[in-house]
Amino acid sequence: SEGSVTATPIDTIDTEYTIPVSIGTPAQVLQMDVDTGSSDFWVFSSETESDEVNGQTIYDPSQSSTSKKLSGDTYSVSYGDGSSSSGEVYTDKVKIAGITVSKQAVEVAEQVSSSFTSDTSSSGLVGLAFDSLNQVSPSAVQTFFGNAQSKLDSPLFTADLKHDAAGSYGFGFIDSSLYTGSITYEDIDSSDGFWSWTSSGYAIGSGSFVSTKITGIADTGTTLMTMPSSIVKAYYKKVSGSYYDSTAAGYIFPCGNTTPSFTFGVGSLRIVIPGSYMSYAAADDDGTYCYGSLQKSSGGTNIFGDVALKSAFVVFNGASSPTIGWATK
Ligand SMILES: CC[C@H](C)[C@H](NC(=O)C[C@H](O)[C@H](CC1CCCCC1)NC(=O)CCNC(=O)[C@H](Cc1ccccc1)NC(=O)N1CCC(N)CC1)C(=O)NCc1cnc(C)nc1N
Repeated sequence: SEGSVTATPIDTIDTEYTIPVSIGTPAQVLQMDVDTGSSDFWVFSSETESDEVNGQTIYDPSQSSTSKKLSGDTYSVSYGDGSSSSGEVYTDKVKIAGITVSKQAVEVAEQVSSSFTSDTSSSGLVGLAFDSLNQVSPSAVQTFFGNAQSKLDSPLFTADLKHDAAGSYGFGFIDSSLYTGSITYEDIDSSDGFWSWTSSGYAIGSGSFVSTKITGIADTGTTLMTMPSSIVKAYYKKVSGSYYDSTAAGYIFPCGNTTPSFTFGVGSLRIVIPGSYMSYAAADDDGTYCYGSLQKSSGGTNIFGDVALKSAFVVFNGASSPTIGWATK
């Protein structure tokens, strides 16, 4: 089988992208954040502390004739931005992009941290990293992609994210109308559970391409992009008035100042992130300073987040030797 589903940015600055997900019988439809940087499928639910629910749609397993409690199973997951969620586990029918997994593990939140409560646009996460990162105990469960893979025409999903416009995720097929030229594939090292790959280098604005290996993860759940500090420093040298602000915990600059494009290499292919994508949002209340979309990596993990992904068409190929494909669009 194969299908695609619309990916909608939750705001005009593409902080996050959500898709509609049907859970249970009759279907309960939740808007969920697709996250290739984690591997738990969890939802706001009838079990979530009521003071932690703020407008999100909740999944109520007791209203579904196909739900089944996985007694004794619990989950607890924490994320790079310090947010977290924990609760119990059911299985139920889950449909995404017209593809149905009859017994998907649905992790139902009992607790969510404040940033989830305040994110009214998302009622849960669809983790699409590798199963090894799943946080259900005592035994891990599979992601939606892990469960669906065997019934997909091809064991892959694609991301066509857009700036301030509806894009799509595809499952089981590649829609050649969504990209230009050909797709360049790189090997994935999934040993850490992430979609980790190595870029061939970068360029800043109209500057010459610097050939250097940059290993990072393709993460739809991360808004921005993080690179080694030497590259980030070189970038902000080209942004007048920019500096590293410890309060903002990142590089900021006067909002009107020009931000050059940022190019990254996929083998001999070049993906250009337009300069307009390189300014993220106002860094302060009076909006004089803006927060850059490129920030320095912490803990050695470089992240090709939404800023990079929305500049390309991306294939997440889950074959036995996984690869990632990038194309211009
Ligand atoms: C099994 C866990 C799993 C692998 C986990 N994976 C991740 O954290 C990466 C994953 O892609 C998560 C998925 C997010 C989590 C928050 C909700 C939206 C999805 N990404 C991140 O945490 C990257 C940093 N966060 C982000 O990029 C969030 C995403 C977001 C979007 C909308 C609303 C709220 C948050 N954006 C912001 O924080 N923004 C506000 C600040 C602004 N400057 C940029 C936008 C992990 O590494 N956890 C280990 C971990 C735990 N604790 C910490 C502190 N660091 C960690 N790395």
